[in-house]
Amino acid sequence: NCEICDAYLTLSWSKQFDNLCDWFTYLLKKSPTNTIHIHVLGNTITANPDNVEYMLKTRFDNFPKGKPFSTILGDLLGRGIFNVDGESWRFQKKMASLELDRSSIRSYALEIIHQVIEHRLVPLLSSVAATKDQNGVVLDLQDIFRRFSFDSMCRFSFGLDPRCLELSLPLSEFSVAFDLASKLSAERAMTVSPLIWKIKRWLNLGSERKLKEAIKIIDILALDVIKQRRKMGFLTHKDLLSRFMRTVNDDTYLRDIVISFLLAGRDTVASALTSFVWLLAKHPHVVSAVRIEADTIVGPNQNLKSFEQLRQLHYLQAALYESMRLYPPIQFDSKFCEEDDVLPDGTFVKSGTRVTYHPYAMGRINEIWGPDCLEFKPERWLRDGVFYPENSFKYPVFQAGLRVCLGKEMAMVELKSVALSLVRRFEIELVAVTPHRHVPRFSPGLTATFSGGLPVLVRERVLSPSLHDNFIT
Ligand code: HEM
Repeated sequence: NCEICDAYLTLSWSKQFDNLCDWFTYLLKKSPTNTIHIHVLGNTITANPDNVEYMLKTRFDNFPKGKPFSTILGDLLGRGIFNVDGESWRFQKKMASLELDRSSIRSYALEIIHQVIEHRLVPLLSSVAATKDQNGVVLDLQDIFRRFSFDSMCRFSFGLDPRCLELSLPLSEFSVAFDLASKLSAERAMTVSPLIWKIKRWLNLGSERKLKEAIKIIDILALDVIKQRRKMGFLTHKDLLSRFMRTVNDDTYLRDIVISFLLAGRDTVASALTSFVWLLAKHPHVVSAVRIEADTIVGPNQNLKSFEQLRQLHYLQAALYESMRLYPPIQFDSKFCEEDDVLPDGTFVKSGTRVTYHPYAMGRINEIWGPDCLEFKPERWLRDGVFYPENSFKYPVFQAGLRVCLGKEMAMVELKSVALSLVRRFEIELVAVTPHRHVPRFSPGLTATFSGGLPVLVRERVLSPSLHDNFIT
């Protein structure tokens, strides 16, 4: 007798809304507590910051990721940090936090990001840019950003270079297998009942057979890199794998840990860049403000000189946070309730059921962000020109509390560096379907992906030669 469940099962919501997350947002906004229950899914969905804090901090142990989630991603991620709870999570979190806090890994990450931007991304965009005499080539920037983040994350985590941004080369076997394995694992979550994919896995049929084959390729390659690294010595290598090898001896466990990082840092960064470029194309005054700030901090036609300069780009940071407020790369995230509980807004949650917090809806709620919440306004993050972070339970884009994203700082360095290079060197124009749409249409998956990609035309801006030199000295 529930109207919402009926609309969910008959798909009648899709007559009015492009995306499931837009329909959930509508329902969450209408609910007096900003919490709803989808009975047929056994899922309580909330956009209430007090509930989010309760789940992610106050009663953290009562809201683990849970078995249903870890089974879905288990074949790909194994015992990696992204997929485990309890002691195994605590151990990996401690080890990874120690490593990621070191200044040596920060400069290694920065070095990789700038190499990939300077030697791959910018030359690629320049090669297809429109000129006075030629129209240029339409490029799917979403695809380019996915290639960019895969190249960067593989080098950062494994010390491997898959060279996905070199369009003239065929995609490496590893990147094809990784793409397929992530896609097929995410599709497991979309089957009506987990029994369906479990039976297909047991019989080794269809998508489950393909998933098994893709994971086998990933395993062979990952274990081969680990073996080589052990033989040649890992102490001088700076990538995450080599660093974790100093603490962990079990090769399969090492493989799992590093694959989690690859999954966590790849599509999220690509997604954030895609929606940022889409929003910038619709808000040229923000592009001008980013350029003015860069000219003031870095100097007109000057290269970025230090990590410190990147930190001083407050407006750019605000614009990126604002973009992810409206288009979070992870639109919703679920936990499973261990023991019966009551959320701060009075919602009862039964043991064994799912609770989902919804950053996409939270970004669109008046009570959280004010009546202008649907507008793209970087200024809302600035006080006297200085970036001012909001309460993370109100903005759980990187999650919040004990399980907050471990790569947040690296992600911001990546996003700022790519955005700055693109905005200062190119004019980007949306083409095909995208210019006329007010909201993007998303494909189902673990991270927000524009269905149909982000087709654009790029044009080089006229700059003095110095900006074409290496970005960081
Ligand atoms: C814009 C980019 C990014 C966003 C929005 C983002 C967001 C998130 C979110 C929401 C989670 C929680 C997921 C969950 O528990 O279900 C998470 C976890 C995580 N992220 Fe990120 N992430 C980003 C980039 C990165 C990067 C670049 C890395 C790697 C360097 C990374 C590494 C991780 C790891 C290891 C976890 C698991 C933490 C744990 O379970 O304790 N992320 N991230």
